Amino acid sequence: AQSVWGYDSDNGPDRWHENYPMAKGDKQSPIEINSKDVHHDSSLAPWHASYDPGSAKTILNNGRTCRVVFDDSFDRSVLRGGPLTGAYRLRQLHLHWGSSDDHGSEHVIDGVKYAAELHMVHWNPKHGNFARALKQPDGVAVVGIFLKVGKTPKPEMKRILAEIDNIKTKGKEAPFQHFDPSILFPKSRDYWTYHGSFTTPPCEECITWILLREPIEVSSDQMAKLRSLSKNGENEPLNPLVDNWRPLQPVKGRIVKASFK
Ligand SMILES: COc1ccc(C[C@@]2(O)NC(=S)NC2=O)c(OC)c1
Ligand SMILES: [Zn+2]
Repeated sequence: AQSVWGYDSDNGPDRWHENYPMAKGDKQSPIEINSKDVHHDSSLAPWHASYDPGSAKTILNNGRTCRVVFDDSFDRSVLRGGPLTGAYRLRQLHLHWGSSDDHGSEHVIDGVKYAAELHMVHWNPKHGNFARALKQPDGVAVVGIFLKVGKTPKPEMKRILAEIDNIKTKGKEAPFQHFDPSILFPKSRDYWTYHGSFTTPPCEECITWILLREPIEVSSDQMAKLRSLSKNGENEPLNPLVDNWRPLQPVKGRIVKASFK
């Protein structure tokens, strides 16, 4: 049977197109952001998140990332403004990280790779449900936040990392309530925006990316905690969950806009 997609040599990003043709599309993510090619767009509005901490539900290890799931059955936690029209519902957040502090992000900024990249995934309820939103160019909006290893780690990451011990192996899930992810936002609201895709299969090209310019700081110990997650299930051979990032994809003429000069 075809091996399920992953990040290993036999099922990694270079082979995803075999089962997911969209992976070879013209609007794939991630991409490199080169400041010299970015267009400052003074018409870009600021973005606003209004999240209800009560919408947080669970945190899980799906063998590919650590994901926090939110109640998106109504406009309870929403993202508005920026390049978006209308309110997009927060569905989940997850991370991508490396095997060491010098790499791990999916997007790369002027050649800089960050230790990790956090994705907050929102969908446009005008399309009825998430499955249908995936098929629309304005279906999904993802806020990307870069994690940089530094001296003054953000206490807010502690909550997510504290749960890691309960979800060490694939399939493990734990309650994760009373959490407002907007505490993870950096001070600056500056962002880049462009049209792209999910960074894993099926690689649907339905995403309006909102990449925050200012990284948040985490400690090296916090990154080590993230790397202590396993791809394997309980009682299976240890397979560390690291390097769950997709390599850069071709820009193919897309324009990246900046909300700042
Ligand atoms: C079918 O719906 C999907 C498929 C994949 C992902 C995950 C991901 O590919 N998308 C981003 S963004 N990063 C990723 O790892 C998803 O995220 C909500 C939704
Ligand atoms: Zn992601």
